[in-house]
Amino acid sequence: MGRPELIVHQDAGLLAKAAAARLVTALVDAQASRGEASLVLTGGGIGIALLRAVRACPALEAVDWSKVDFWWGDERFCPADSHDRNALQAREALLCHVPVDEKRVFEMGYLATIGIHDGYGEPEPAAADYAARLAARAPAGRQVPEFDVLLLGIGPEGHVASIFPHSPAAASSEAVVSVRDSPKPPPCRISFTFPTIQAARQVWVIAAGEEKADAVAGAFAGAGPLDLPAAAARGQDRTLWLVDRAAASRVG
Ligand SMILES: O=C1O[C@H](COP(=O)(O)O)[C@@H](O)[C@H](O)[C@H]1O
Repeated sequence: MGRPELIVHQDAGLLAKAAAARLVTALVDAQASRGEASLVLTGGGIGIALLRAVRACPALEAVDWSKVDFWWGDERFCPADSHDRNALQAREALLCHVPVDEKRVFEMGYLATIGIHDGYGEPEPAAADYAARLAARAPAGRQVPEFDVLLLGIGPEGHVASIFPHSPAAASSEAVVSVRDSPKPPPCRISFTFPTIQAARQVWVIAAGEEKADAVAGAFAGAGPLDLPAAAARGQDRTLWLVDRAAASRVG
């Protein structure tokens, strides 16, 4: 798996712009080699800022957005119209502004069979349904697709997706899990697990701000994944930590 590489930008604004340019290039490359691309989105402040920066990217139209599969690494299990939902924020930031194919937009907590959001009262069947949808797009013999790029924000305590330190999600071998007691609100969530994250060709962890500095430093100092889930963020080919100076300030 890809050894983590640290790339430091001056501030959060430049980080978002540079990561956006990098993402557009990665999607163009994937489409050039396979005719389509597969992208896993994240929520969080810098994750959504990145999508806004993609929308402003001069090369935006170099991507065929109708041939991108969009997945989410985690979701807050909230009503479809809640602004807590990572998917709603991503749609407002980017997906509503580019010609996506809705059949390739895979929201969590969306009941595919009858085409409605919030078809589930509980997160467990929603997690199981998402695992089934991933399996349906996976290569033969695999549980999940080989995502081209999987984006992850990071919490101050080192959570990625909705895998929190010492939580059951951090030890799960399922592809997707429900989370009932997230220490960060809202408490009810759906999340990828480490095996699903590590199936991606490239994993990019994005962090901005001094409050993320301990988590970033811990990951580069060899913390274990139960203490610091971000330490298990690894891609098959490449693992990038795209951070601003403040977030990198305590890396030894
Ligand atoms: O709750 C979540 O938080 C993390 C990090 O968010 P941030 O605002 O501190 O950057 C995010 O990566 C995750 O997708 C989200 O559900």
